[in-house]
Amino acid sequence: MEEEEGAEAGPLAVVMDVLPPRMTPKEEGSLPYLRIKDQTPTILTKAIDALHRHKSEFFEKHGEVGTEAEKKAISLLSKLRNELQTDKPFLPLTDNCLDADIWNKYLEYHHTLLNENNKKISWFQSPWLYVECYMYRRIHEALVLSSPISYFDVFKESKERNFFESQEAIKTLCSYLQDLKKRIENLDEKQLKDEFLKLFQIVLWGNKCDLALSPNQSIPQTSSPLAVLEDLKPYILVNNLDYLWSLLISRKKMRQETFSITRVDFIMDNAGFELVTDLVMADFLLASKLATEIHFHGKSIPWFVSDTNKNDIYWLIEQLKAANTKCMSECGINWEYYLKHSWIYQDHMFWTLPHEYCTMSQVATDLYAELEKSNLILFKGDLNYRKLVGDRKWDFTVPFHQALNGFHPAPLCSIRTLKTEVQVGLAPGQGEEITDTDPQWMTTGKYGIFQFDGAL
Ligand SMILES: O=P(O)(O)OC[C@H]1O[C@](O)(CO)[C@@H](O)[C@@H]1O
Ligand SMILES: [Mn+2]
Repeated sequence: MEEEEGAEAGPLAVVMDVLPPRMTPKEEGSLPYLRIKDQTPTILTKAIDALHRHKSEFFEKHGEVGTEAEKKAISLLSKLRNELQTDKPFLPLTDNCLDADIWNKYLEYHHTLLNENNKKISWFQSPWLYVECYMYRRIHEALVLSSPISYFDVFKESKERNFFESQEAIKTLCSYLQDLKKRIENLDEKQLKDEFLKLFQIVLWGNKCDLALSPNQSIPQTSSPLAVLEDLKPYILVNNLDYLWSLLISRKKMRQETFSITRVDFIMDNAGFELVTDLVMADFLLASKLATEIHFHGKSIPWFVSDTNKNDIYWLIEQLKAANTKCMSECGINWEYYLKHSWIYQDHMFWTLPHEYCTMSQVATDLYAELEKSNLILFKGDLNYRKLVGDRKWDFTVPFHQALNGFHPAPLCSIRTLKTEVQVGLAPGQGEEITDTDPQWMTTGKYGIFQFDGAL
């Protein structure tokens, strides 16, 4: 067990004095160790390749200065890869971005936690969550320091490839949504609930599509995403969708008398196919009047290879509008309109800090206050789950509410396929039973959860 760090958690330390240790790549052969050793250098190499491939574009746009900037970004990224592979100490950030100070204070704070046996803050010695986040922030720094090509998103092409490779599945989804919206007014409550459950499962399995887990291969959705839902049901380990339904349907019924709005927030994850599933869900929630207000929270910098930022959304919408299939172009036109008039997109810097979410109320008071206005917050994906539960070695049966460690801005639900060895809220024996039949169950994205916390 690890002492809670008062400086980071502040008053939370009073709430809970001991927490399980954080995941770390220290131990050779462990999952964090292997991911940092094998996967992250590949991600950096691919980022360098992307810059190489755009060499002539930089020259055409900016002349010699563009070529020099490309060289500089490549040399900074190569240096970063070397620091990682030789387990060098973390360096403070040197760009002037608004969050640089917070990152540097976080580094100082980790220094204060060091003891005799734990000598440096470095790639293989520090908490895994911190190490991974730090790498993506350093990639961003390399670009920021390489003006005038600072705008360049080294992961853009792989995100776009995922979209193109998932065309068939996207077409099926768009067509399903358009048809559903035509008949939605005539559905009875049971039929509406069936559609709600179906679309949420599509949203869940869409999270298999991240690119950070397998940087060498994109995982497109080729088969029909609707046809496979029944077969995938046994792989949902925690299914609290009924709570979500009860919460939204009761608010809808009482809205006339009591509630004026029902606000749903999406803490988004990956672009490409997963993003389409989020937009389909948001469209459905409004069309069915289960929600009246949608907020999307994206990333403000390129993050964990496939995470969604503002450009990714607008790029996707342009692609859909230009598609020669009517259902896709209709979705593109509608979503563009909603984003101008009713859907709200926000990208707070907190989402790209290394902090676990139990510190949000202190580190990003404004964001916490914003989330408190929500009626339901959907946290998409594996990384969000890790941040929700602090990326700690919890026992499988610890209640989700407890692992959130004081983070309760509003009712929330994690929608995540399992890619790392962190899981709470299972029934006694459930985790051990799956380990017997499928030892890799926590890391392949084959299993998923809808895990809810909040009062109904
Ligand atoms: O896109 P997701 O579902 O958050 O998954 C990203 C996952 O990829 C990894 O970077 C792979 O190690 C995990 O750290 C992270 O949890
Ligand atoms: Mn992601």
